[in-house]
Amino acid sequence: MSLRDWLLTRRDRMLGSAAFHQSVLRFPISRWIARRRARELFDITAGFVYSQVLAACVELDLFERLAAGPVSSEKLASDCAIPRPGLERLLEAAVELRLLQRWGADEWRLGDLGAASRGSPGIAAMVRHHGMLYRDLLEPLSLLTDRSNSDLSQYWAYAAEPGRSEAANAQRYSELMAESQSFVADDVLAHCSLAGRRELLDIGGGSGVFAAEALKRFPELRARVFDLPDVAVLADERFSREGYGERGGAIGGDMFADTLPGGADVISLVRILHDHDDELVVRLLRAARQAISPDGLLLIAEPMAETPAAPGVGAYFHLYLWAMGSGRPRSFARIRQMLEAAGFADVRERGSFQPLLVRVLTARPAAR
Ligand SMILES: C[S@@+](CC[C@H](N)C(=O)[O-])C[C@H]1O[C@@H](n2cnc3c(N)ncnc32)[C@H](O)[C@@H]1O
Repeated sequence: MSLRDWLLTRRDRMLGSAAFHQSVLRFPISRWIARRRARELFDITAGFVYSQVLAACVELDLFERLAAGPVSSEKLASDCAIPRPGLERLLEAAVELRLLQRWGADEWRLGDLGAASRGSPGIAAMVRHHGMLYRDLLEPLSLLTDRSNSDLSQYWAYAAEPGRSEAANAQRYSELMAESQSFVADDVLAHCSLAGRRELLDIGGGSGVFAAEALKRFPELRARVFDLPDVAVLADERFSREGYGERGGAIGGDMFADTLPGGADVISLVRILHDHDDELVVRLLRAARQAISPDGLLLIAEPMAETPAAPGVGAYFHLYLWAMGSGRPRSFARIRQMLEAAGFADVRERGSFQPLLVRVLTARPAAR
């Protein structure tokens, strides 16, 4: 047994003892540590209740109803069509979570987190679609044993069956992704300039929000989105609608089965790798290596496992992607390994404003 192993075993024994807990509460410093640990454990234990408080607030549109200022219990109960005692119980819980704030004797207003959620497009849509994950997680052991019938795998059709494209399904998930993409695009492009680049190929670029933002910021750039046929149509529509018909275009295809178009000197994979299992990811990275020009830059942006600035994000994506039917969150080190195996070098982390949402890394084709 190594020294570290021995120490950790001693620690685990101590922390697992009720007598030890009682004794540490008697001393100020150890009391502080014990309280903090108890708090963290409580948050994990109670997290599903917090989520449902938020889900109820979103379903009742409470943050919008309170956006203009305080509102009374009576008016909220009548507007939300929920009897006042039940509604007030929700409002009290939302105050504890800083989603709302009490105002005077009988009024409520936004709390700082409720107010912030209005400034983050995508949160409400994310919370709404979490109903599916919530149902899938109702019996976690069943889900871990068999995920073939999960609600999330129906929602993300391509996860259960790589390459599957179906119009209504594609439209639904593309709208969800587009809601948060403007934040992601801003973060990615602030940390990785495309100045001086000729052509962007955004693989799995969805309805084109990221590519359109790149076209807006870099007037010399041309961009193509490569996505499943039913999604590529949406990107083409966006380029025409936003006046980028000349510089932007979309190609429908299957990134795992079709040859990727060549010629781009930037290839981006934004929130793509984590959706897929290792074998497909390596195949995709090799295809990107074939397609990219020798002076090209590969840009990868997605939330990652083992992100110290965002503890817990990895846990969320591990379960989310398991329920979805494919993929996993990967650490920066793991992605680097896969990139190097696929023929890329000079893998660098570029930083990001919100590592919770996305981390940005780049790589260049290795000399052959
Ligand atoms: C999680 S979404 C990310 C969309 C966009 N990059 C973003 O960050 O908002 C994954 C995208 O990959 C696309 N995709 C999945 N499988 C694909 C395949 N086999 N070929 C091409 N695109 C695919 C999906 O249609 C979807 O638009």
